[in-house]
Amino acid sequence: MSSFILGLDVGTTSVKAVLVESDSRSVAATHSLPTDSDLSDSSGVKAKEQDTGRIIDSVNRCLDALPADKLQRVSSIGLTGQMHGVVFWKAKSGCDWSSRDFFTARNTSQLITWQDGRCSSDFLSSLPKPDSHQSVATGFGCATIFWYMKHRPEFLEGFTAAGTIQDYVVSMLCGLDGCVMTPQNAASWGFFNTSSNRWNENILKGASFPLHLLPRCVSSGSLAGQTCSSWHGIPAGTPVGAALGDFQCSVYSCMSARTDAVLNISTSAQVTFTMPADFKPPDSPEPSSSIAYFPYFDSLYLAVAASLNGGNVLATFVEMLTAWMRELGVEPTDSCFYEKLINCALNQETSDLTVNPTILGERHNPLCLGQVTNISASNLSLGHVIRALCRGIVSNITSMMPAERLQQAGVRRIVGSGSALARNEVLRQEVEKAFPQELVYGQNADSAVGVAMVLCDRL
Ligand SMILES: Nc1ncnc2c1ncn2[C@@H]1O[C@H](COP(=O)(O)OP(=O)(O)O)[C@@H](O)[C@H]1O
Ligand SMILES: O=C(CO)[C@@H](O)[C@H](O)[C@H](O)[C@H](O)COP(=O)(O)O
Repeated sequence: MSSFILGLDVGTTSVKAVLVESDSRSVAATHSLPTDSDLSDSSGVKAKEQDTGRIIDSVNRCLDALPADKLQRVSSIGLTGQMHGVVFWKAKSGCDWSSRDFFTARNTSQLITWQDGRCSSDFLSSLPKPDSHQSVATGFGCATIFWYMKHRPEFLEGFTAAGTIQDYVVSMLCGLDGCVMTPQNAASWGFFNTSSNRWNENILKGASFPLHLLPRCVSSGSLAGQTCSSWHGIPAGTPVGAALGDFQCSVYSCMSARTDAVLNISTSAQVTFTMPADFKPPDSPEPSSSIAYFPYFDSLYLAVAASLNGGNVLATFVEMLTAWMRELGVEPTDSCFYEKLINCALNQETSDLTVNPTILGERHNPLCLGQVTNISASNLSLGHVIRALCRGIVSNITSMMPAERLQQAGVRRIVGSGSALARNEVLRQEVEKAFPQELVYGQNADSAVGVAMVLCDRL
């Protein structure tokens, strides 16, 4: 009887679960659900938080939708998800297993996500200099913890462990005392040296940082433990991989040659390619560079232009339209908004309207917010606006990772992944116009498949 590997991606917008058949490496079942977990920012500090309880409820509903007979034959579990963010919990009591076959969140904070904007440039420059090639930006776990130390120290006192949302799930599944984290996620928190794979403990200690909240680092592709209880029919004692980063997993799912680059558009967007095996990152951060170097597997690095403005820009546009309609007394039925908007833009092949869609700024240029220019009386239709928005999202990515940079790196082909790209033909058309390289769309190109493949290959 064949066995299956469960891959689970706890994304910013949705949770995706796949079952990969171990021998054939084929996808046997898949399900995805929006988490609807965004919390509105009532604090006025540009907070971007998500409801941890709702995220875990979505994980539970997503797993319930997978075939029960296959879940019983899961031989290992891999977790991936949104990087950079931080959730706090009380070790040993961070969840409730009283429903027996699944857990719900308990005694946790909300998830402060990578989109969080509470750390201003002034605040970030007041932090100690990291011993790392990576700079620290708002929305990075360590920066968020520093922010709480300064503004709400009593908040931190209530918790004994912290991690990304995918680390939290791993920790609860395995009943761990604390949190384990791979370098892929640790690098996304800042104050982590990827050459030594160690936190900057001395620097952090010198700044009175609560060191007990730093997860224990284990290598990418290793196990975190075994499930401490039966979970949606998956037997207790099933091995669980330490959680991985979602962009590394999307790369793993679809990069078949060193001459491939991967363009992923989901809530955010990234273009990435593998650096040569002998690449060593610079000694110190380059905060003004739009390209960062993130650990992949073993000692390999990925060069990545990680844009904060991907599918979320379109989602914000849909939310804005919905809010305007309500203000005008029309109750919108949101379900087919995307389809209609995409169709409008498919009928408008070009537009002279220009949208720079950086509504969240970018890490290398946080103050450069969105702009609409070249507005005329004849380019105001929804078709023009959506066409210009999609072109703007893609132009922003290519400005961060120019086609020539890809050429210099020997990239010959771009593999497209991510559901915002898969579901939006206008975005795909704009991508095809923007890159001179051949463009292919990866089959099963997503992070949930990627993390399952990692377990298949490495455990
Ligand atoms: N019905 C739809 N049609 C086309 N695009 C959509 C639709 N619904 C959501 N999207 C896009 O997909 C994005 C979310 O993609 P998803 O892969 O679920 O994100 P994540 O992996 O970050 O959780 C949204 O920001 C939005 O741009
Ligand atoms: O910011 C980076 C890397 O620095 C992103 O690429 C990273 O994948 C983060 O996890 C994303 O921003 C969140 O991923 P997603 O939910 O948009 O798929």
